Order: sequence, then C-alpha cells, then structure tokens
Amino acid sequence: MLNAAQERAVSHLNGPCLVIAGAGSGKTRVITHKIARLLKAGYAPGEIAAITFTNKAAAEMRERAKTLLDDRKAAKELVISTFHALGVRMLREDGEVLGLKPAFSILDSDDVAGLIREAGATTDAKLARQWQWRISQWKSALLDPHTAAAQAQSPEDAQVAKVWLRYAEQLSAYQAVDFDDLMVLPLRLLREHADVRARWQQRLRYLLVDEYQDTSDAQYQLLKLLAGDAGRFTAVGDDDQSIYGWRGATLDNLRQLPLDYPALEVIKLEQNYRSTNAILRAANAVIASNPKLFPKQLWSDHGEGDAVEVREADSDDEEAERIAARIQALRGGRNAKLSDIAVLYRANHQSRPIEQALRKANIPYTVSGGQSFFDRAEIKDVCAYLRLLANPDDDPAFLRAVTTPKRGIGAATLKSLGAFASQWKVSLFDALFRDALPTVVGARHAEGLREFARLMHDIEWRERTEPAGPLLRELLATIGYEAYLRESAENDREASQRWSNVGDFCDWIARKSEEDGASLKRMAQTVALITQLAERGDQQDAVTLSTLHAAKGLEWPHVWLAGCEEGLLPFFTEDRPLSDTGLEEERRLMYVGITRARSTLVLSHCRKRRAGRNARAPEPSRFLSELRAELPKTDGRAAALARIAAMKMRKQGEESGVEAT
Ligand SMILES: Nc1ncnc2c1ncn2[C@@H]1O[C@H](COP(=O)(O)OP(=O)(O)OP(=O)(O)O)[C@@H](O)[C@H]1O
Ligand SMILES: [Mg+2]
Repeated sequence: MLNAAQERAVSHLNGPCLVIAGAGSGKTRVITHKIARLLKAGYAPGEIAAITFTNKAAAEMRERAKTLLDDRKAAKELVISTFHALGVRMLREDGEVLGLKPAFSILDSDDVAGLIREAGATTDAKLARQWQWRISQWKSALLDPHTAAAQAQSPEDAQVAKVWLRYAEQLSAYQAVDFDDLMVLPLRLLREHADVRARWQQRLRYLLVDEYQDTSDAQYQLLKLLAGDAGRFTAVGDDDQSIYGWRGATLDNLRQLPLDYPALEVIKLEQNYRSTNAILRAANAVIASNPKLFPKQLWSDHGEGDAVEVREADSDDEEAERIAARIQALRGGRNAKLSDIAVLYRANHQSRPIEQALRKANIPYTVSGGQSFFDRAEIKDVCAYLRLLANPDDDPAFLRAVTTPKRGIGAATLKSLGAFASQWKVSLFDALFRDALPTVVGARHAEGLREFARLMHDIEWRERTEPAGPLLRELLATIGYEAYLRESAENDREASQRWSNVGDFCDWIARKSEEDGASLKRMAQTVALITQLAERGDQQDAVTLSTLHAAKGLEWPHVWLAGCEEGLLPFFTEDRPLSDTGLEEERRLMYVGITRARSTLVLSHCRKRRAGRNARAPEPSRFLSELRAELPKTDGRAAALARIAAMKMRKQGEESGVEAT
C-alpha cells in the first residue's frame, strides 16, 4: 500500500522527480514500488538502475523487489548497486578507451597507502596517510595531478602533487584503480566519449537514487550524464540525514537539483510509518536545533508508545552489562527476537566492551560498520592470491602473496626485482619470466620466485575447467597457509579463529561461484568489491551492533544508543574541536540514530569511559538536554531494578566461569 503522496511519486514517470522527506516516511519504499511501476509501463528490468548507499542496502532492495515482483528473473536483471559498483561495471565494459584493461584491479586503502609511501619515498606512515587524504580530496574534486601542481598554494601542496603524479603512473602501470577512480573514471568516460555516453543512456533508461542527500559531487555529475536532459530519474533523500559530509558528500546537490532541472517534481512525505510518537518527538526535538533546508514535521499513527529512556552508567563496562541485561529482558518479557534489537554507537571502539558483555551473557551478535570480514588480515592474504590471479600486473597483490607465507624471499630480493621490473617496464610478476632474473636476484632466489610463478600458472590453467571452491582450498593447502597461521598468530585460539574465517571464505566462494556459474578468476574480480560480512548470508538470529553511520536506512523494533556523551556524540577531541557545521552533522547523526527505532529506544551515557589506557569523565551529550523536555521524569525505581539485574548477571558470569575475551 502507498499513501497519496507516495503514489504521486511512484506514478510520475515522465520527467525528473525528487522525494524529500524525513526518516521512516517510506522513501525507500517509493523506490521499490516505482521499480514495479516502471516494469508495468514497459521498461525492461535491465533498463532500470537503482542506486543504494551500501552493498548491503542493494542486497536488501533486491530482496524486496523479488517479493514485490514475484518474478525472480526480472529481479535478477535489475541493476541494483552502489554508485561504486556501477562504476566498476562501466569500467570493466568500456574502460579500454581510457587505457584500462577489463581485468584491472581495485586497490583498497592499505594498498594505496603502500603505493603512496613508495611514490613519495617515505617510510613515515602518518605523513603518507595525510598525502593519501589530500590526493583523494583532489581526485574527488575532479582535478588531475598537473592542474593540482599548477594550482598548488604551498610547498607542501606542490610536493603532494608530485607524489600524486608518480602514484598515478604506478596505478596505470599496475592496471589498478583506487576507490576514488571508481567514480572519477566513469565520469571521464561519459564526458569525453559521446558514443559511450549514448550507449549507457540507452541502456539505463531510468535511474532511482536512494539516500540522495549523501551523494558527492562526482556522483551527482554521473547521475546527470546518465539521466540525460530529459531527466529520467527519481531521487529520494532527507537533508536531515546527511552524515557523510566528512567524506565529500554535499547538500549542495539537493539545492542544485531544482536549478538544474526546472521541471523537477518535488514531493514531500510527512507521515512516518516506522516509529511511535514518543520516539518521533525526541527526534524532532533534537533536529529542531539545526537550520532547516526543507522544513518538515513528522507524525505517525502508531500511538504514543513507550517513553524514551535515558540511562546513566558508572562506566563503559557497566553500560555494556546493562545492555546485555536489557536484551535478556526484551527476549523474555516481550518475546523479542534478537534480530529485532540493535545497539548503535558513534565510534568503532565502543563495540569492544559491548561485545564482551554479550559474549559473557551468551547473546549472539553481528558487528556491522566496524572492521568488516574482508578487512581481516587472513582474508586479505587469500584475496591477494585471487587478485593476482585476476590481474597478474597487480603488483601490491603480488608483493603480499609472494611474502605470505614466507618463502625465503626477502626485502632485498624484492627490491632488486622491483628495479629490474621498472627497468623493463613490466610488472613484478612478468619480470619473473625474464632470462636475466638469476643474475639480478641470484640463482637460489630466482628458483624460489619461479616456483611461485609456476604455482600461479598452474592455478590459472586449471581454473578454466575446475570448480572454484575446491581449487582455492587446494591452493591454500599447497602453500601451507594453515601452518603459517599457526606460526604467526598470537595463540592457538586466534589461529583457529583465523583459519575458520578462511574456511568461511572458501565456503562462500564455492557457494557463490556455483550460484553464478563463475570461475575462480571471475570470483576474484568481484571479491575486491565486497566489503560486507553480511553478504555471507548469516541467517542466525543475532543482535546487531552497528556504528551510526552504518545504520542509515535501517530499522529495528528495539534500539539502544550507547555513549551519548560530549566528545563522543557529538564527536570531538582537543586536536579536533567542533566547528558549527561539524556540530550540525553530529546532530544529524543523533537524529539518524533515534529514528532507527520502531517501538523502544534507550539512550545511555557513562560517568567514566576508558580511552586507551586512560579513563575520561565525560559530560552527558548536549543532545540529551535538547530532547530532555520531551522525556518523562526519570523513573528511579526502574533504574534501580536494571542495576540489580546487571549485578546479578555479572555474578552469574563469574560463577559459570565464562571468560571474557
Ligand atoms: N504506505 C505505507 N504503508 C505501510 N507501511 C509503510 C508505508 N510506507 C512505508 N512503510 C513502512 O515504513 C517503514 C519505513 O519505510 P522506509 O524504510 O521506506 O522509509 P525511509 O523514508 O526510506 O526511511 P529512512 O529515511 O530511514 O531511509 C518501513 O517498514 C516501510 O515498510
Ligand atoms: Mg530509506
């Protein structure tokens, strides 16, 4: 079912459309329903592209489309992806006009940091990170190294521009791109090649963009080029939920849209279908302190509901224990499933005490937004082999693979190999096949390197006919990866955990490659893009632990927002004091957190919080005072009962001898 305003948005098929509305008002629902409507109007599934903010949101939207359409085939053909994944698709198909081979590699942030250290000939990791950040900013602003050099305002900028030039050369030599390139290069592709542009405009005849308020400059330009002058798109967003300003997202794109498209149909939605009025009032109260771009007032017919609670804990450990006690109570008293419950927080490090308390209480949980599965060292090791298989010119992957596990090939050998390779202008892997190799690195090392090359060739040969899963397992057995993990991990438990992660990964590869009929190499090409543990399809009932940023767009019946403290939410430090715009973005983050809740919401803060080895005594968040007028008087008795429950749990934990990790 759709309400009248949603229906208007869904049925507006000719000309551009913007839905601007508060949290939980059914914006994402408009997109899924509009997909169905477009199909009815004669669009082919492959002509409709829906852009989501995360891979996880894309997977969810495809699920929703599946149920709505009742047509699995059509749902499969829909283009539902993030801007970045769409960029990859465009580059794989058409990147060659920019000099990019279809099998190019995608570097993650660590790979990039390594290359930039090399390009700037520095070992200072912190400095290199600063350069990386600057270069990324320039790239997002659509500059090129030469312009950056010409426009440099300071000697530092001039130096970074030089590093950038060398870095850019490395990237093209390695046939690799970084994450910024995934937006910038498709843009260049469409701008500079009218034929390619025409083809993609024909192909993606209608675009739907979710979370429009968090698009970057480059993304907006890409949208415009794809949608053409007729503006065949629908964008939905909420200016009060723009929380990625720090990463280059800009609300200017919202302001600009009506100017660029005078025919733009702007639709507001005011009814909230997610939350109770108690929760909405808290949300409205907080966001009221921000200046308004598009004023709106949310209401819901879900009734008043339970009062929003504010809890104070002595320490972060106590806060965590209370969270665990509350989850048990929700499970018992309200029959809640664990997947109905989320614990949200501002900073990754806050998950540690909470994870410990949940383990102690035997409550299954998943962490999202923090370190993802694919960021784990062991998974990156395996991926290095896969990347090298997909693209032998991928030098960073080569370096990681050839040294993991150790094969007696040291830094000196690699350095000579590097010099040799650049002299011949070939990749490191290619250099292994040059006749002069033994004279460069010595006979013994040459043999070691060539053995590695033979191993990779063997896999490459066999991957054409053999199924991906078993082949990958065999590769890991051949290189003795498990033994390597046992040697290099801190202790047995860690080694087992890591090895079991690798096992999960192999299972996932096996399953996915069977599903898609993909070879190991094909899988390797997609792997670089996957960042979400969720894609492994964990079905177990579990509580969600998530950063506020990663919770965007999602909803749970029960939400606990932890760490509502000055310095944490809003986030600031002595080195990084809060600016006005910074404070506004933090407030929007608080608003996003509050509006994730459907029925119950708890906000907590601690009197003492550990930060590294020190403890701080933070003040309660100013956002709590902003919504205080909307809260009932604190119920002393309920607080006391919760404390007693937490104490009991602590005792139980000690008695059953469950160890915290
Ligand atoms: N017309 C409707 N009738 C019933 N339920 C609705 C309707 N529209 C939306 N909903 C429900 O309300 C909830 C919020 O919808 P949705 O996630 O689409 O909102 P949103 O505006 O995208 O929120 P956010 O700003 O957080 O992304 C969902 O559970 C959705 O199924
Ligand atoms: Mg949404």
